[in-house]
Amino acid sequence: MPSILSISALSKHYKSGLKALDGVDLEIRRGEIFALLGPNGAGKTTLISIVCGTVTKTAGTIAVDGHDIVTDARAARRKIGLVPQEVAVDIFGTVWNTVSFSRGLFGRSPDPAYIEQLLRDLSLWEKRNSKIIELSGGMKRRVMIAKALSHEPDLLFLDEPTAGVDVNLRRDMWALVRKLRDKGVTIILTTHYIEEAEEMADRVGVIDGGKILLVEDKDALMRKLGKRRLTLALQEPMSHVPDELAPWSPTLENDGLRLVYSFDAEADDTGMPGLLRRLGELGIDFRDLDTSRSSLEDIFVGLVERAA
Ligand SMILES: Nc1ncnc2c1ncn2[C@@H]1O[C@H](COP(=O)(O)OP(=O)(O)OP(=O)(O)O)[C@@H](O)[C@H]1O
Repeated sequence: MPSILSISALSKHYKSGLKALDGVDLEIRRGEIFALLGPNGAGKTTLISIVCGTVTKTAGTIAVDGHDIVTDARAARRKIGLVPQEVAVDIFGTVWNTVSFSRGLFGRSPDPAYIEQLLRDLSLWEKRNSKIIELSGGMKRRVMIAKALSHEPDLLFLDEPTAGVDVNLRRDMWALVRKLRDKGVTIILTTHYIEEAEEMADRVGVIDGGKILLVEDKDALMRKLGKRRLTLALQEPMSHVPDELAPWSPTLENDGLRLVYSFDAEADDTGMPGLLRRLGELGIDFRDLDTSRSSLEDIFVGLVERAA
């Protein structure tokens, strides 16, 4: 199936001379949730802005569902919904009017039944006659999503969807994004919360310095680069790691009360059984033992550091 978004050799040089994007190639699959991760200034907003037509590119081509964003701009733009970070609407307008009006801006004929369903799906129906200014922060964000979906786009950009929102609202947003995906909307989200990408994304792209460092299936990425950590809570604190344990290069944490061993979860020999045996031989007792997977955050930090 052809990609919903196809970006080829995209570059952007701002007038200041800064290369915000440098030869970006990216294919977004229909129906996926794609998380674009990158540190501040990596080029995420520039990329989204070019696709949405608010910033002009220096070089490269972009097609949205087969429509070139320059030669077939209107058709391309109609396919896209953008939820910006900031609430950018007339705060004295009502929810209903704001969302319906936005649909008209894309040349779509009115469809009250569609708008009603949209507001119901976003738990905004009861508030349809409220002014935006009267809504809570979470509701305002949902209005921004309703507005972005008002013209029935196939591709939705969410720019930092949960920046500054509390844990409960974040979970609600995640559920909502999944529901949208289930309805067939392709979603590209940028986020600083790696946990968010870990939780939601089907695929992950890492961008830094205007270049795509990696695009990979999230699960495969975590399997490939992920390490596991074995943590042992010791009965007695240790002042240093005994020489006998050097082959495993464990580290001490928590004032010597925790012994931590990192290993490759995919390896045939993880080294863990041998380490536990050796500890027994040395009479080192532990109260508890725990293994955990390294997070996408560890992987991300490692990648960006290596690129630097
Ligand atoms: N209008 C502009 N003129 C000149 N430089 C710009 C302009 N907009 C962005 N930049 C620069 O381009 C680079 C990429 O910025 P961009 O906003 O795309 O990054 P970002 O990944 O979205 O960062 P953040 O996570 O902080 O939002 C930065 O160095 C930024 O300072």
